[in-house]
Amino acid sequence: MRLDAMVSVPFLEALFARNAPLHDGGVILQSSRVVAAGCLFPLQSSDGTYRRYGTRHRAAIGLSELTDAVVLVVSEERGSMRIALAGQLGPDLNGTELREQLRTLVYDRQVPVSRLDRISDEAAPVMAPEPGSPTSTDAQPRERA
Ligand SMILES: Nc1ncnc2c1ncn2[C@@H]1O[C@H](COP(=O)(O)OP(=O)(O)OP(=O)(O)O)[C@@H](O)[C@H]1O
Repeated sequence: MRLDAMVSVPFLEALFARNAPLHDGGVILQSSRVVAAGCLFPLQSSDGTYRRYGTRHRAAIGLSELTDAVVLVVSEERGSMRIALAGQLGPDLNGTELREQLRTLVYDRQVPVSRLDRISDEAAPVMAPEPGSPTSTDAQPRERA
């Protein structure tokens, strides 16, 4: 579902609260705005490398394969925080490491737009909101997650 809200800890906690309507799926951030939630991302292509991971992690890897998004995946079971980038899943990070990596990857990086342009047609059907949703006509699957 398309949103436009300032990102904050309470807002993210509310989105992912158990039984919240947008609890399932991923959130897309663009700069300091939450631009979409409840997004279904394409699963990682099944070459066997990440077979032992569940669908949350494989969706994070899949999205990072297809776009230049910096994908943060937090395990509900273990609480671990990892970054998926360019089809690779990184190691568990503590809070300090995560902040440092996000700063480097998101703020210091020049984003090559060519990958976004190439993938927009493939990603759109997977990430589009429900038909009939008031926001279904302006879904933008290209944002950084
Ligand atoms: N294609 C997808 N895109 C975005 N999110 C997804 C997708 N598939 C599953 N999820 C999310 O992952 C949740 C299921 O996680 P699952 O336990 O299968 O994965 P996991 O990688 O083992 O994660 P965890 O360590 O949190 O258990 C779903 O409830 C949903 O929120």
